[in-house]
Amino acid sequence: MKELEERIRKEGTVKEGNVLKVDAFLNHQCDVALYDAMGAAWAEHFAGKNITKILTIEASGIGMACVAARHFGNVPVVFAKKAQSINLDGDQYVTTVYSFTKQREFPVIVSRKYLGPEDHVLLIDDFLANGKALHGLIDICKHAGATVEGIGIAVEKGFQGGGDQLREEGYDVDSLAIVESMDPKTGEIEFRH
Ligand SMILES: O=P(O)(O)OC[C@H]1O[C@H](OP(=O)(O)OP(=O)(O)O)[C@H](O)[C@@H]1O
Ligand SMILES: O=c1[nH]c(=O)c2nc[nH]c2[nH]1
Repeated sequence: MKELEERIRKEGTVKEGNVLKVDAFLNHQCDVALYDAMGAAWAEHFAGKNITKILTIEASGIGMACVAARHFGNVPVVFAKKAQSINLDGDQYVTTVYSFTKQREFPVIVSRKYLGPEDHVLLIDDFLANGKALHGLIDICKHAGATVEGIGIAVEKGFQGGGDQLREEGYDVDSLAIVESMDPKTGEIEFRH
């Protein structure tokens, strides 16, 4: 998606440790017009699929998943929680995910009330790096007996391999920008086309 690539080039910064910082518009301050264009792009890619629910993971996926839902007939958005809470009751699907930015494992929790075998799910997230978060969400869908119809990602860091592994596993992964390489010294970013 040209618009997203241009924003990354203009406002993104490359940090040591394979970190691309895009918090000016994607995952801290949120550009909702860009989110809307991203939702439209995913809707075009996944047209014809009967999506009944969007599933994402807190925190950064939530905003864009909610805006994207407007392009999928206002289907409910469920976000997996990364901590137990007194606000979580009843039976839950639980798995564990290693967080790329927080560098530790988190429990990933979805209430059984909000995901079941009748659901056809679109997974949405802001970043795809090693694929840990997505594999956690897929695991939750497997526990629920739900069908994963596709995966919509804003920024995939292709060189970390998580996206290609998911494609090899047979998932339809639509990443709107795929960073092929990035250099923290020069700030140069190359995209896959
Ligand atoms: O493909 P992976 O290696 O799993 O990396 C991608 C995940 O990393 C980030 O989550 P993180 O837990 O770092 O934090 P956030 O969502 O709270 O920003 C991002 O939002 C994705 O969920
Ligand atoms: O802001 C972010 N930048 C990244 O490079 C990244 N990788 C996973 N999750 C990420 N979030």
